[in-house]
Amino acid sequence: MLRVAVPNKGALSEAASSMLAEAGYRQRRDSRELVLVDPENEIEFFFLRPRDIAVYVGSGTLEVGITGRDLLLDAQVAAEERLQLGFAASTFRFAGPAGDFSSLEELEGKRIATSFECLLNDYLRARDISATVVRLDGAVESSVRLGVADAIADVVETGTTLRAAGMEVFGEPILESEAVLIVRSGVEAPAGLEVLLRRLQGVLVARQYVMMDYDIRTDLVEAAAALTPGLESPTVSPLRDSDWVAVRSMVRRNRTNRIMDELYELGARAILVSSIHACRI
Ligand SMILES: Nc1ncnc2c1ncn2[C@@H]1O[C@H](COP(=O)(O)OP(=O)(O)OP(=O)(O)O)[C@@H](O)[C@H]1O
Ligand SMILES: O=P(O)(O)OC[C@H]1O[C@H](OP(=O)(O)OP(=O)(O)O)[C@H](O)[C@@H]1O
Ligand SMILES: [Mg+2]
Repeated sequence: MLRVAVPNKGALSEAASSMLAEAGYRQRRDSRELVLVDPENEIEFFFLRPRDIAVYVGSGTLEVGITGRDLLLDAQVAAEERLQLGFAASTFRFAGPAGDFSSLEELEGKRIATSFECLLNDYLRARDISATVVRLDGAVESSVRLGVADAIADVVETGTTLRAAGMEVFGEPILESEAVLIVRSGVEAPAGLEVLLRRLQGVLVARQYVMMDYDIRTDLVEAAAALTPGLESPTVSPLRDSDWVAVRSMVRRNRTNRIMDELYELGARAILVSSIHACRI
């Protein structure tokens, strides 16, 4: 059985479980369940703290895990990214009280609070900045007001938490993060990993693409195919009226409306868009 670590709570948990469910795996019904066996798919899920997942995978106790890139790098273990999962996107950044800091260099000799101590130390060392890193578990935004730090390095998504604390970001982003599938470094791929990867890639494609169908005059099919090249090549089928053909192609979901506009301008008609429920690419 392939043993997979899944976040049990927090920002990654729900999205990770729904992605696995979409990939056809059993998922827990009760958030207090710690282990879930899916015998039909020969896989076992262990629900663990997001921060601990890289530790289990790095030590080889569990073969695969879902966690954040920032948490993986902070754990400094022998585990590596195998697939980007496209959710829980965030940026790890410096922030300070509005107006206090404008560049990284101003952090010299200062106290910086963070939950990502190793990640931050690596970054400061590489840039030759010596500062005191204050390790906190969470709610890092409150640390400056409460007097334990001068600035912070923390996860920013919408910036709402920072604004509420009267802080603003400064300096270059330290790291762009998102949820990733991780495996142990330097070992042979465990049995069953390829199937899990293909299924998750199927979910990613089904989420990122739509299926587009349209009719176009035969003499315009090359120009239309250039707008909708698909993954390999669009399907072109004859219509009863031999002056026209039907075209079917996968299109990036976020480009759907722009492409429909361009196709219509070109002369395409009966342009239909449908969702992809599941796929193997
Ligand atoms: N607001 C957010 N938006 C997007 N991703 C986030 C957000 N907050 C955290 N993350 C990401 O989720 C992961 C951390 O998850 P989470 O915050 O649930 O863990 P934690 O901080 O260890 O636990 P907790 O917050 O429950 O103490 C990191 O990869 C982080 O980048
Ligand atoms: O930019 P925003 O959209 O406001 O999101 C960022 C906030 O979300 C996370 O906090 P979390 O809820 O995980 O609490 P924690 O600080 O206790 O970990 C993160 O640590 C920030 O505080
Ligand atoms: Mg958190």
